[in-house]
Amino acid sequence: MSTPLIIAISGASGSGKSLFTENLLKEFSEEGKTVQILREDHYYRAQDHMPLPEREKTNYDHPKAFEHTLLVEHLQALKNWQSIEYPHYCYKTHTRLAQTETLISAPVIIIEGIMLLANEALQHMFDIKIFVDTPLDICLLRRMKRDIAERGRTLESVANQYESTVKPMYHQFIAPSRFTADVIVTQGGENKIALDVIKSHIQQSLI
Ligand SMILES: Nc1ncnc2c1ncn2[C@@H]1O[C@H](COP(=O)(O)OP(=O)(O)O)[C@@H](O)[C@H]1O
Ligand SMILES: Nc1ccn([C@@H]2O[C@H](COP(=O)(O)O)[C@@H](O)[C@H]2O)c(=O)n1
Repeated sequence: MSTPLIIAISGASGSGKSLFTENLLKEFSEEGKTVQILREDHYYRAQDHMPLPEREKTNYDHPKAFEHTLLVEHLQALKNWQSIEYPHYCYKTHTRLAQTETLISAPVIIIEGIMLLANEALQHMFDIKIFVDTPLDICLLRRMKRDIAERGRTLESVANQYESTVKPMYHQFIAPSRFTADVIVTQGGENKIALDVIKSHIQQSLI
């Protein structure tokens, strides 16, 4: 049996990584192929030991905010066809949920997240590295709508966080990681040609 193919999808927050991942998953599901999806956000560190006002001050756009060692361990296990205990995360309480989910491996594993290509140990785990490159003003507008609707944030908190950490950390860590990508996707999660090209490359790699 061959090794599972691990595909990383990175880019700024709000660039369309999740949408691109969902669309790629749809393409494979229609063909009856099993694909496993992971999100780097689930590997944000647990902060149960800290009071909520302290958690709100954490810099979530720094690599240290993630437990990347656990993610590397999990990807290695999936590569060896072993299952993992996948953590779950809550953006409203800024910490991990108590329960985990048992995930089994699959021939195609897609992981999406902002810091995936900025970490050397992680980079070595990926067979295909994709960077979704969307102008930052569009990312910010999308993030504002999403964070207010889904992540329990206010307009003011999104704006403050963007100025203090999201934007500077993007320039420090995420933008330079773009150059390690195999494929740069413009026009975000709905780029049909990019989806087709990546899908056919994956199909060929699976033969
Ligand atoms: N091409 C697009 N056109 C319109 N809305 C989009 C597009 N791509 C993403 N969105 C929306 O923008 C928000 C952020 O996109 P998402 O895929 O969650 O970004 P990311 O995972 O990179 O943070 C979501 O609400 C999503 O539905
Ligand atoms: N408690 C948290 C954890 C993360 N964030 C923000 O999420 C962004 C990454 O997720 P995307 O789905 O947008 O890629 C990242 O930029 C963090 O600022 C948060 O606000 N709170």
